[in-house]
Amino acid sequence: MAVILIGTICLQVLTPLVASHFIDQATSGGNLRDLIFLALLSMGLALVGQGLAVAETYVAENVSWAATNALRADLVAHLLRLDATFHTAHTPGELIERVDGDVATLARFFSRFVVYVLGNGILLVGVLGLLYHVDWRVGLGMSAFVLLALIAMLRIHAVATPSWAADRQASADFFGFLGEYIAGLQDIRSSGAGAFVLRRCAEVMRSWLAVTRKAQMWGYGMSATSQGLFALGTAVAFALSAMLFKEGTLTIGTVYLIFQCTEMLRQPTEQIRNEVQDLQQADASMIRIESLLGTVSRVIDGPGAALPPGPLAVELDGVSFSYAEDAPTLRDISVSLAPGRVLGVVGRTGSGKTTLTRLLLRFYDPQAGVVRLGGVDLREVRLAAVRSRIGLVTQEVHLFHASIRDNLTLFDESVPDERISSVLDTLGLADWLRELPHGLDTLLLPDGAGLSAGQAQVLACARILLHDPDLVILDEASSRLDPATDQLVQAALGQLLKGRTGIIVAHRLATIAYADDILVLEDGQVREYGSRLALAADPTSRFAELLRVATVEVPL
Ligand SMILES: Nc1ncnc2c1ncn2[C@@H]1O[C@H](COP(=O)(O)OP(=O)(O)OP(=O)(O)O)[C@@H](O)[C@H]1O
Repeated sequence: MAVILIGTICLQVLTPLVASHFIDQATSGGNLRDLIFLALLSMGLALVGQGLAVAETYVAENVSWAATNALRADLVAHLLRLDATFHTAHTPGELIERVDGDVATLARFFSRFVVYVLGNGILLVGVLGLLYHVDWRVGLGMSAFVLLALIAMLRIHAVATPSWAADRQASADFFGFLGEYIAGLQDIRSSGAGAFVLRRCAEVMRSWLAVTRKAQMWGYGMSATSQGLFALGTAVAFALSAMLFKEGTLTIGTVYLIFQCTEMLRQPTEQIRNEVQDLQQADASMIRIESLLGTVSRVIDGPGAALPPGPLAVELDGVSFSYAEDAPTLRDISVSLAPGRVLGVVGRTGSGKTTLTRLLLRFYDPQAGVVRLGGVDLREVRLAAVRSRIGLVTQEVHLFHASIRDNLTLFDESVPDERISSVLDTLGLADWLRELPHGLDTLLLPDGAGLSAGQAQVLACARILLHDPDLVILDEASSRLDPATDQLVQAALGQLLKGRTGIIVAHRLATIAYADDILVLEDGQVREYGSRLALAADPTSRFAELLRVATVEVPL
């Protein structure tokens, strides 16, 4: 990069020298061969200059990506390690801005700052040196001028900066607004809120316009100032040259050289000003990235105790947990589930059922009590080891805009197609797979659009079956399915629970039928806990009451 840069600078200084020589030769009646040589030389220099510009772009991109790729990867890995509390407090948009926006600013800084400031600095010195060489008075005058121009531009820049920051914030607000409303498109349409959204859109854009106009005016003001200053510089250079030409000190070619040099001073001066601006932005980005990398996960990885093989026993021993202080979500929960048994968790909405499953995966740590799997305190086991033994089907199945194969294997290429097909067959999806235009290579639409809720759930079950966990946690979606799909889902759940310990947060009686034991949660506390059959048989139990309220009859 440095070699290319020095080459570019040499060329930039050489080109006007050749032109000045050409003018002097032409006006003093030099021979044609020399003139042709100078013209060809000038063209050759221009060509080499273009080649160097291409090489510079290529190398600069390499430098910037090499410097920042590792940082992007570190940030993504760090974000994946951070706990659920962090992720609920930060929107995806904000994190994308950190991983992409801030790092891109740094990439620009890495690829250009040193090279541009150094390069333009050398170019400035080179051009001024040339002017000193022509005549020390011209050199001195132009040096003073460049210094003043730089100071003036940086001053204006400092005043204009808040307007630009406000413009960027307004643009972020607009895209935040747009993202939110596009995500809620279905609700907006169905509730006829389109007109309201358009009005809000107009309001957001109107306030953005005011801010942008101000920022653009400052931008225009800066470029006008710089043009004005350099016009002044050219006038000063012309006045000095005219004086020296009259004195007979300078030839007409040298006057042209001075004029060219004055023009050439503008670009490096402006670029140095731009780079100083980039430096300020890069500084802010670096501070934000540093603080993100410094965020410590509340869930600390365990030292590496081993979990026993086979279906895992689950034990919650006096567990209490709260998301926020003074608002306990789970209170003194004690549950013990033998390996291979299935626990059904029921209770009103908001009673803490989902929260309980999150503790088993160590998305959060309880404030009191111990969670054990296979008799081992979860905090003693590596997080990856815990999660590799558990299969989780959540209420919202997330499907990726990728092939069915990738969606099922989660991009693990080592899983053979036969295994995937056999799992789909087990789950009763063989016919569905056969009908797909490209089989396992069929691309799913973003967010699983085009699949019914039931199909998405069965695919989630297939994903878990491939993973072959020893504990299955199922947070059932409460939406109703049509009878045929429901049957498919129920059969899939049956397959999933076979030979494994299971915890199911069940909204439907058909699902509860899989449970050996039942835990009834109320306000984050254990209201009832015992064998499903015993609780169902006791007419005074809360569980029996829940069953009576439910409409669907199943063999319990
Ligand atoms: N990430 C979170 N941050 C803060 N509070 C939360 C969070 N998730 C859940 N809560 C709160 O914790 C309480 C229990 O929620 P949880 O989702 O565990 O209930 P649930 O019994 O699974 O409900 P549902 O049947 O509706 O799924 C609720 O009051 C809820 O608002």
